[in-house]
Amino acid sequence: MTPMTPMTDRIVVVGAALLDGGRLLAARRSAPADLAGRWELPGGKVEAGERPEDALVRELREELGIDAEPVERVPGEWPLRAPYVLQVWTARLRPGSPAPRPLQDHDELRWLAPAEIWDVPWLDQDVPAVRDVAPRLTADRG
Ligand SMILES: Nc1nc2c([nH]c(=O)n2[C@H]2C[C@H](O)[C@@H](COP(=O)(O)OP(=O)(O)OP(=O)(O)O)O2)c(=O)[nH]1
Repeated sequence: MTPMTPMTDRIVVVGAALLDGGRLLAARRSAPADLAGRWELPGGKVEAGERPEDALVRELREELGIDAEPVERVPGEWPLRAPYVLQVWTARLRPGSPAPRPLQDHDELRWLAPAEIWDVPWLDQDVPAVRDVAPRLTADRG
């Protein structure tokens, strides 16, 4: 008999769709080897007892050196390698925040305009999430 995986074994990874002037920030992973060179939404694992929005702000500060503000959850959840699942929030830079820099986990960043969204090789598992984020770029442009 295969025991079912308890829901508590699910670990949420929060990803930021960081928007600025109608562009989306994409980050190229530098590690681990099987993910290196592919692009993702910056973020990371939610720690025990941590709110996902707080994890997002913490990860963006650690990885990119920015002061970011979560705006809203992009509905849905996307499976990553078990036991991880990806949840996405749109986010923006708080006034006075430094510009993002690849401090940890990434070796390159790009601000993508709507027409450039598919110019980078996203992680396969991120493609459905990025597809759902894409329409929000034009909404952010004003
Ligand atoms: N941050 C992020 N991780 C993703 C995405 N897609 C995807 O498969 N992953 C995977 C990569 C990692 O196995 C895991 C998240 O790990 P991470 O390395 O970003 O998180 P973290 O900073 O909390 O990691 P850690 O080194 O503290 O363990 O989810 C994505 O869009 N964003």
